[in-house]
This record gives sequence, C-alpha cells and structure tokens, in this order.
Amino acid sequence: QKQVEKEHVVVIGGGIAGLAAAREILNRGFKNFTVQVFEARRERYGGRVWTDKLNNPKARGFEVDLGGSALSIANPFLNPLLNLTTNLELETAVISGVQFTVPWQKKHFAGSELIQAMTEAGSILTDAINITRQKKEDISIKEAVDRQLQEQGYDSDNIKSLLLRSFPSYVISDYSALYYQPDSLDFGYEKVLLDGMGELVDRLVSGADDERPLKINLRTPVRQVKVDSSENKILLRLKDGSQVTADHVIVAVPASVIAKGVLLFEPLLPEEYQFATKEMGMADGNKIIVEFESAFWSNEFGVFLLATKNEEERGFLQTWLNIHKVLGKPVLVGLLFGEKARDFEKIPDDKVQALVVKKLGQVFGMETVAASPIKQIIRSAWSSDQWSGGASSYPRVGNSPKLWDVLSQPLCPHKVYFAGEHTVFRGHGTLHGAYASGLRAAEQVLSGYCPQKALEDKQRRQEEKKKAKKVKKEKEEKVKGSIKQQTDDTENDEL
Ligand SMILES: Cc1cc2nc3c(=O)[nH]c(=O)nc-3n(C[C@H](O)[C@H](O)[C@H](O)COP(=O)(O)OP(=O)(O)OC[C@H]3O[C@@H](n4cnc5c(N)ncnc54)[C@H](O)[C@@H]3O)c2cc1C
Repeated sequence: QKQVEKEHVVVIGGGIAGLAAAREILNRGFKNFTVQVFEARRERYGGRVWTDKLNNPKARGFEVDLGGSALSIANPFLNPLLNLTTNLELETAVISGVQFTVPWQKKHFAGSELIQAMTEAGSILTDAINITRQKKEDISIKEAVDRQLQEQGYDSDNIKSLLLRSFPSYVISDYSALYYQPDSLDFGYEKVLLDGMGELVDRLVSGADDERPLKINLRTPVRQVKVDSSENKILLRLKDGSQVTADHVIVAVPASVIAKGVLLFEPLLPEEYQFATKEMGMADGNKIIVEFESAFWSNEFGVFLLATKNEEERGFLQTWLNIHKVLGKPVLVGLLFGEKARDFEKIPDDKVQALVVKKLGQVFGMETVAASPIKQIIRSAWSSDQWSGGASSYPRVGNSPKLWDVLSQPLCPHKVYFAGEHTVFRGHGTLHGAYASGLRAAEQVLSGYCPQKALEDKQRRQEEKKKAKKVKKEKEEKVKGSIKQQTDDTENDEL
C-alpha cells in the first residue's frame, strides 16, 4: 500500500482551546496528520484552567481550582462541555443556595425573598440593555444600569441596586452594554467538576479509553511564527533559539500574548488582526482559596454574597464559594473582579490574611472569624502572569464583535489558524467558548478551510460565468445576425 506522508500540525498553547484542537485532529485525522502541542509554562498545561494540588496533595480538585471552574448551564445547547463531562463520566455538582449579606443593614437575604430580588434585578438589567440597544448607545453596563435604577426610582440601598452593583459586568467599569453577553461573565457558580477542571484537561491530553495520548512539550515558549512561502512551511522559533518546522500551526495563546509581542509573526499579522488583539478588553479576575482548621459556617448555602456601598470595594471578595457544602472540606474560595483583582496581586502575603478576616467578618461576624485559625491561603495572579495577562476577554465600550470574528479566521494560504476564548464572540471568556474554538480550528485544518481561497474561487467562478454568458450572448447575436442576413437575402431574391 502507498504510504501517505503525514502533515505536521503544531498547536501553540496548551490551554483548553489548544488541547481541544489537538485532541480533535489526533482523533479524526491521525491517518494524515501528526500533532504536537508547545506549552510555555514549565510545570503544567491547562492555561487558565489550573487545579493546583501542589500544596495540597489530598485536595479534591474543585477546592483548589484557581482558574475557570464553573460550567454555564444557562443555555445547555451552547455549552459542549456539559456533554463532554457526561461522556467522560466526570463527577459534577451544582452549587446552589445563595445568601446575600448587607452588613450595614444587619440583614442576610436568602430563599424566596432573594430569588425574587434577583429575578427583578435581572429584569432591570435586561431593560437597561434593551434600551441601550434600541438607542444604539455605546455605553457601559454600569452606566446603563445606573440610569435604569434611577429611572425606576431605586435608591442605592435597595437590595436590587446592591445586587446589580455586585455583578462582574457592572464592576468592570467599561463593559459594553451594547454587546453584553450574559452567559460570558455573569453566569456565576453553577456546575463544577468535583475533581476540578484540571481533570477535564487531563482527559483531553490522555484521551478517552480507546484514544491515543497527546504529545505536550512543556517549557517550550514559542517566540516567532515565520511563514516560509517558498517551501510552503511554517517555521517556529523557540525561546532557546532552536527552530521547528510545521505544515499547519494553530495559535491558541491569549490575545494579550500576541498584543504584547511575546509571540511574533513574520510576515507581520494583517493590520485587522493586530488591531483586534490590542483593542479587545481583557478582564482581570482572581481567586483566593482559604483553608480553615474547621468550618464555622452553615452548609445551607453554596454561595455567600456580600454587598458594599463603597465604590472602592466593588469586585473585592464580595463572592465566596462554600466548598464545605460540596466536598466537606473547611475551605472558602473568594472571587475578585476588575481593577481590585489586579491590585490584589500587589498586596503582600502577610497583609492578605487580615483582609480576608475583615471581609468574612462582615458575613459571619468578626468574633467568629477571628477565632477560627486559617491553615493556608493560596491565591492566583492572572493579570501579572505573562502567559495570560488577565482572566478573560470582554467587549469594552468602543469594541465590536468583529474583533473576535477577525481572530476566528485562518491566515491562508499560509495555514496559520487561531483558537482561544478570544476568537469566539458567543462564549468569549468562558471554558466552553475556548473549547468550541479549538474544535473549530481543528475542523479548519482537517477540511483545509481557507476563507481567502474560498473567496478567490467564488470570484473566479463568477468571472467564468460572466465570460461564458458573454460568449453565449455573442454567439446568439451572431446566429441572429446571420438569420437576419439570410432572410434579407431571401426577400431581396424574391423581389
Ligand atoms: C480566575 C478565573 C476564573 C474563571 N472562571 C470561569 C468559570 O467559572 N467558567 C468559565 O467558563 N470560564 C471561566 N474563566 C475563563 C476560562 O478559564 C478561560 O476562558 C479559558 O480557560 C481560556 O482557555 P484558552 O485555551 O483560550 O486560553 P488559556 O487557557 O490561557 O491557554 C493558552 C495557553 O497558551 C500558553 N502560551 C501563552 N503564550 C505562549 C507561547 N508563546 N508559547 C507557548 N505557549 C504559550 C499559556 O501558557 C496557556 O497554557 C475563568 C478564568 C479565570 C482566570
């Protein structure tokens, strides 16, 4: 039998998008393609999925998820990871039961009262967005919501105002109301994997029972993607100066890595690609995992929300996930969004504990929290991480979904493809968006998709049709002419 020479695919970036792309090509195209993943980080793949068990080998995944951990169940049809986790038989739980504390009112809202307030807050948000869209006004969610609250006569101490002002999209002050996607940022806690999201990326790498494992090269930052048109190859320059050749490259690194020039392209990326990576918003977000000697809080709630009237404190440890309810471990996970998440990375470790106690004290009472010894604190620092540059892309005021669309298209005929949460508008900033983008890039490679070529082919076909029509018309006119001539000749003869 004739041996087919396989084409080599290199995936740059071992986050969920890159791994999904590599897994799909290996599964469906192993007869024609070889696949290799280059990952910059020294000790792990997964990117913004990070189940950090290093300090806590007995940990059960979800309790030490420092990156993406919740699967949106808002619209199951738009989340392919829900099916995947079922197929892989990964154990899941839904985080349920919210308590909302307003400390200066000495009130804890929960149950039907809170559900009603949340539903009404959701309608206010929807109204705010609809009005913005009708008027085609490019303003922030913050501005749109504030206007709506004022119009409907809610003062700043009202539970609906307080709830809305603790939403991540409100806290990120320039989040575009015009292009707001509820399932991208505000979907919250929802479904989690008990062994952590790391389990999912591990399974993408190892493959299901009958699948081949992926080859991941850790500690391999790619510095440059250089197209060698004469050879129809792509040369990848690595950090140590060595070079690797590929037939296809999938670039699955965050937009910020491209924007900052950490990964270079030769020839330069087309201007609209450069513009997209620089212009799209990159939201800051962090997590802090706090392990106590024992749990002092109730397991009635899966989430503790804390109101604040202080603008300065918005996004700062207002949300706490109760791991004890799900896994029986005395752990609370605090969430940070926006500027506060970025600033938190600069706060030294020795100051963090006091801040945590102060915040939790507002929910559970200062005395209770101060009397509960903390065993350990682990926290993320995604904004200062050179391989991430933040938590997730988002449309900021002035952006349009076109920025994400541009980055979804391959550069061809050079065979450079793109994947990552920043390359899909519907689902940007999410695990499922990143995963879906990986599948899309794999399909583009497998099918040899090339939008420029498709356009050229279409134009060529149209041109050929036009020519054929012209020739046909000319022929018809010639025939008509000769018939007329014959008729004239006959008439002349008869005369
Ligand atoms: C704190 C936090 C909480 C989140 N919570 C949720 C959530 O609950 N639900 C949800 O759906 N989403 C959540 N997200 C978002 C979600 O985690 C991301 O959208 C998703 O993981 C992005 O995947 P990706 O593959 O596009 O990018 P990444 O995971 O960033 O992968 C890119 C990879 O490229 C590597 N890389 C970068 N540069 C180079 C280079 N030059 N050479 C080689 N490799 C390189 C990086 O190291 C990284 O591994 C959260 C994110 C954060 C940070």
